[in-house]
Amino acid sequence: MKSVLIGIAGGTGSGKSTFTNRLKEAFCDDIAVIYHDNYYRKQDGIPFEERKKMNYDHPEAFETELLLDQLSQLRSGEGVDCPVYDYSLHNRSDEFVRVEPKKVILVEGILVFVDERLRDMFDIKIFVEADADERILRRVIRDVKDRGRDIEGVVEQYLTTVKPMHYLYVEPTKPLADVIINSGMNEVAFQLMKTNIEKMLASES
Ligand SMILES: Nc1ncnc2c1ncn2[C@@H]1O[C@H](COP(=O)(O)OP(=O)(O)O)[C@@H](O)[C@H]1O
Ligand SMILES: Nc1ccn([C@@H]2O[C@H](COP(=O)(O)O)[C@@H](O)[C@H]2O)c(=O)n1
Repeated sequence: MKSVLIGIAGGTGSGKSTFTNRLKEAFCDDIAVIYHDNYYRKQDGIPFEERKKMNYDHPEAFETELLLDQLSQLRSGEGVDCPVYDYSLHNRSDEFVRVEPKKVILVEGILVFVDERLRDMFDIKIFVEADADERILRRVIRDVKDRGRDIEGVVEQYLTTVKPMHYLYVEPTKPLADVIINSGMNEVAFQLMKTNIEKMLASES
């Protein structure tokens, strides 16, 4: 079985997870999904107050080597134990999630097109686009509701690291994408990808 790897990048709050999760809901266990965020580096020796202030939007914040190894394993037909990240702790949890090899593997994250080795693994590269004001508004609501943050902290983090790193690292990868889609709720883009994945799953190779 030859796996097709699909990379889904875009700024924070653009709707990457929304788009990815809609595809996962449509195909359930027929496809695998990997979130780059789960590969944020382990920070066990660093106190919580320090972890809170770190730059999580720089490529070095991720253990991309581990992701590369695990994607290679999946492509060779082996299952992997993916790490699980805990945003409220700013650290990896002790949990792992078993991911089995599938014909179609989605890999989602703000910076998945930055590392050339990772970028070159993708058969299809999708960039989810949304205006910066909409992204930050969504992020404030999501981070307060789901990631254990307060509004002041989200705003400070956005201005000090998230925004500058977005323009330095995320936005320059947009032209490297095969397809740029306008929001994760885009029905046309969803149907096009769904049809394509159906064909991939039905093909013999
Ligand atoms: N087009 C949209 N309109 C309104 N809310 C949206 C839209 N896309 C995403 N959201 C919401 O915004 C938040 C961030 O979206 P998410 O998909 O998690 O973004 P990302 O994974 O790119 O950071 C989520 O709460 C999601 O439900
Ligand atoms: N401890 C952490 C780790 C990451 N973040 C932020 O998550 C963003 C990426 O996730 P999206 O779902 O928004 O794409 C990224 O911008 C990091 O700033 C965090 O806040 N805390």
